[in-house]
Amino acid sequence: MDKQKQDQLKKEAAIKAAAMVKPNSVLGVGTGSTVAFFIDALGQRKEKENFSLKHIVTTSNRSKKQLESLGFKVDELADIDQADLTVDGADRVDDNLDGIKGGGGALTLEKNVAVNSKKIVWIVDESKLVHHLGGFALPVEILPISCEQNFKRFEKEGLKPQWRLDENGKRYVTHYGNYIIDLAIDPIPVPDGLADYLDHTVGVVEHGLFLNMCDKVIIAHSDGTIEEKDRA
Ligand SMILES: O=C[C@H](O)[C@H](O)[C@H](O)COP(=O)(O)O
Repeated sequence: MDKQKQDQLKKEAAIKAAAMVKPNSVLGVGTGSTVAFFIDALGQRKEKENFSLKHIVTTSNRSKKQLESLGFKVDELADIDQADLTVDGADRVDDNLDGIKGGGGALTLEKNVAVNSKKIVWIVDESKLVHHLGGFALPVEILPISCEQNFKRFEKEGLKPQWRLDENGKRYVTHYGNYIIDLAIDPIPVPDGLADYLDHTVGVVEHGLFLNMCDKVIIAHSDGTIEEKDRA
């Protein structure tokens, strides 16, 4: 699919999700190119309907800046109890509505907002769909202090680690000053087993396996249909 077509699909899914946001609610806003379309659509609703929200929390400075440029006030996660709804993108979504996230490096804040949300909706174009998780390297945010040991540990485990690099070829540094190791395992044989292993590896801050979290996925298909899939 070419980029123009993919952007069109991302936009359609984003507009659908923006229509679901209830006025005066607490909204979590994710990160990424699909979410950027969602923020635009939210801005249009604000203009047309004079609609406002009780609180907005976001998962990156990129989304924060975009929201603020449209006149939304953005709060910190610590300032709210729970989001009523969080809308985010995803890098891959499987048949169970489990996903890989963190392609844009925002996984830690995204997971923190996600687990503090009553409802999570992901917006994707059809290219993100997989039957079984894989097809996209799994991001792992890692503390610099023990990152070399963890990199070697992942190599020994056959997890095919790769350092994420920035545009200057240096190690990518996250919002929290950590590194990202992308695990190029495809497919991921047992996602919950891998999530458990990473959850118990000292030095791993967070990983991009988002399992049993998403409630609904809005999928824009190239045939023009918009599908809504709910967790069973
Ligand atoms: O860290 C980034 C996030 O997990 C994004 O939501 C994910 O990478 C999808 O981004 P995009 O909508 O740009 O494909």
